[in-house]
Amino acid sequence: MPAMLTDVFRGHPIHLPHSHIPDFTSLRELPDSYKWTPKDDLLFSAAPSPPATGENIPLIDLDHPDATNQIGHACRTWGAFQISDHGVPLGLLQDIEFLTGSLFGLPVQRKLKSARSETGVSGYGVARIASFFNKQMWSEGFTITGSPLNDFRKLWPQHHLNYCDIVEEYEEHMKKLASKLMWLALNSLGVSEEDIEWASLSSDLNWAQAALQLNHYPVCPEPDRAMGLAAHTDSTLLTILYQNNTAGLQVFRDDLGWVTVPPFPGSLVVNVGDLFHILSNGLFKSVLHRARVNQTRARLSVAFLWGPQSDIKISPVPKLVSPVESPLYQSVTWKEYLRTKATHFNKALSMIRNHREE
Ligand SMILES: C=C1C[C@]23C[C@@]1(O)CC[C@H]2[C@@]12CCC[C@@](C)(C(=O)O1)[C@H]2[C@@H]3C(=O)O
Ligand SMILES: O=C(O)CCC(=O)C(=O)O
Ligand SMILES: [Fe+2]
Repeated sequence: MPAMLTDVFRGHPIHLPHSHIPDFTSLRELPDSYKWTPKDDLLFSAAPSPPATGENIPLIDLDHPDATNQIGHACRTWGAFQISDHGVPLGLLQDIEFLTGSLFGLPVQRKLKSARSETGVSGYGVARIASFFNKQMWSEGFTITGSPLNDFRKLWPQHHLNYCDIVEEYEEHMKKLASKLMWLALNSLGVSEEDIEWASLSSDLNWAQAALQLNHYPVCPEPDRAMGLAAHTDSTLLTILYQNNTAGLQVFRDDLGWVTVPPFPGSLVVNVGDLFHILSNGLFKSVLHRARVNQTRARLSVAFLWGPQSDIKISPVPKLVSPVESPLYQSVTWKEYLRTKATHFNKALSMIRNHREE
């Protein structure tokens, strides 16, 4: 039985100093502990944004004959793109949005019945990265790994089975889509199935696993001073993000600064995560991103965080490594990397980087 994501932090508790989640709707003013200044969000060195150029991550039609190249280009330049014509039914996107809204609309005391434990991955709580910041984030989250049945039964004693069906169907679609996107991106680099033995298509996607992260960014009295989700990269191979019709996601590019990703109805955002950056020997960027908040509209997002089974060693594809240089990164499992990231956050990638001699 392969090690599952659920066990990643067993024996490695993560203490979150700001684990308290208030009833956001009752706060008419932004408490001081939620007021971010630019220096509070500097763990990744993101310079101030130059004037906006209007450039944005590409929107790629997955049915377009040139989709492979467009995806490859987006992964190399932005580490992110949006997709349309992805084959995920609009009704299912609406269902997962409804589920997310309904979950976060429950009374705080009910949500706390399924609070995430210090050694667990699943459940309700603040983002895991909260421990690295002095200020609190204006958001609440719910992480699903494995079956949500036990948690959902506590949240919705009557309707939990319907909600479990939605999650199952959503994950099925996301799993197939994520694998398709990974191969399109790799194909753009001339890498195919024979080059990565653990990811062979014939193995029925059993080499992969995922977490579903539901996020809620409530209406905020002072959005310019608050932070929904602080700047981070995902530890995944790929993350597929659904956002409701409220903008808030921003991606960072060295030459452009923070760029807001506009929500297009029915489209999905795809982020390159740290493991795909490693696998591509640094050719694909793992995108630095964050979520801002809004004064008039609540924002919901659903992130499908996708990676390999916890014990698969990820290392740069040999074909992408120069014959005269060592690979850019040492090999690492997702489990090892998640633990490194949980302890060292923004330093995790450089800790497994092979430093080349000049
Ligand atoms: C598989 C995982 C990726 C994640 C940590 C986790 O164990 C489950 C939650 C994920 C999430 C979602 C919000 C942002 C993030 C950085 C966090 O704090 O929890 C990611 C983690 C990640 O990608 O490292
Ligand atoms: O809400 C968003 O747009 C971003 C969410 C995110 O980055 C995550 O869940 O990892
Ligand atoms: Fe993220």
